[in-house]
Amino acid sequence: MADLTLRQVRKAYGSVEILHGIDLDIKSGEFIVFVGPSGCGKSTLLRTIAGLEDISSGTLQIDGETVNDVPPSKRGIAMVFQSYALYPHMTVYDNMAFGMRIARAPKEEIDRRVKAAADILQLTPYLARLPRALSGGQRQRVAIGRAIVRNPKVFLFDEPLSNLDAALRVATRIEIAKLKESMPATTMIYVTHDQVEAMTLADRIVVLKDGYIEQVGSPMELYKNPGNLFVARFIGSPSMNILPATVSRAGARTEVKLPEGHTVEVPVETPASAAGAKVHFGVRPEDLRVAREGESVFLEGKVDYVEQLGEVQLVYLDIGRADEPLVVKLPGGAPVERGAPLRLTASAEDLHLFAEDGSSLRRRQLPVAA
Ligand SMILES: Nc1ncnc2c1ncn2[C@@H]1O[C@H](COP(=O)(O)OP(=O)(O)OP(=O)(O)O)[C@@H](O)[C@H]1O
Repeated sequence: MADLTLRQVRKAYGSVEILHGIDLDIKSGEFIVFVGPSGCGKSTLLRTIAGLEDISSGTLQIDGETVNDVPPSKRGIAMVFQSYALYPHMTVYDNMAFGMRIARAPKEEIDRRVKAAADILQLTPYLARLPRALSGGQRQRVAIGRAIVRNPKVFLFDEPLSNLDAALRVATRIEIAKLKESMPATTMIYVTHDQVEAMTLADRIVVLKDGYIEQVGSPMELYKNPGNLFVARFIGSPSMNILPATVSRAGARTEVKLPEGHTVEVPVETPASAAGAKVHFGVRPEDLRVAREGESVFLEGKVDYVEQLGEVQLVYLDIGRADEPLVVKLPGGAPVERGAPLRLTASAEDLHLFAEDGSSLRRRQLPVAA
């Protein structure tokens, strides 16, 4: 059981500040995922929580106690790295027992905990093996087992699956989800580049950019109601289509004019003063569909390229913008021909509007329940 509180946490290396005043409250037992582009400070933030990096200013509290100056081994935290970091000359059992032996725990207690962790992670048949006789996925499970044995209050994962191949990633991701279920009181913080890991594992996702938090919310909150253009583009794959637009009618429902001349009504309230304002219009590839006869169309173009993925196909539509095509995700069986015209529509509640500065207009008006 551990709550974590970060207040104005800053981290600088020399004169270069990497984290710029992070405020975050993590509740006991939560599964938190940090995501963001390469170099945004995810690992630095995790290592700061672990105590592997000093905090330049601000406070980090674990269960109400300020731990800025508490060494890593005394924080009740265990960390699992991408590289596994197993001792090659020790068996799986000894690797898992190592930390407790150093802490001079009683032999029976060590044995009980190692066997319990091996059981949870299905490692019992491998306890006498050396790491080199294990697959990558099994090695990562040993690294996780070594952390479980220490019975941490907080579990930190730094891209633990990134060295695994695609199939093993899926299997180990499910192991981690089950591990969380079997340890409901343990707080977990997980860093990843992978959208699917973030969406499937997180209770809440923290989106970071350039050392700032852009948004914190449940996976569906961030997907349905991104707070700004950055989060809208970052969450979801392929990314949300964003088009420049102008407000043609403000009011309880806002009508915007798209670059190709169509107008579309978005269920977002704007003040009368918004008329004529430049905005960004957003729609996700999976929310677009081919318009039936008589349905209102707001985007149309020529099919430039199709990626057939089997279950779905990604259609790249030339809508007359030199820079970016419009991306549409259609069912794999839909008849789509290169060069053919496509007329598209979407449900009004799936449309997004952002102010010129990138902040969401929808979010303020239509909060979505978690
Ligand atoms: N020891 C260090 N000294 C100086 N700069 C550092 C140090 N460690 C990290 N940085 C810088 O801090 C920034 C954030 O790095 P960090 O590893 O936290 O990013 P990240 O979001 O985890 O990136 P990635 O997804 O690529 O792992 C980067 O610009 C990096 O170069």
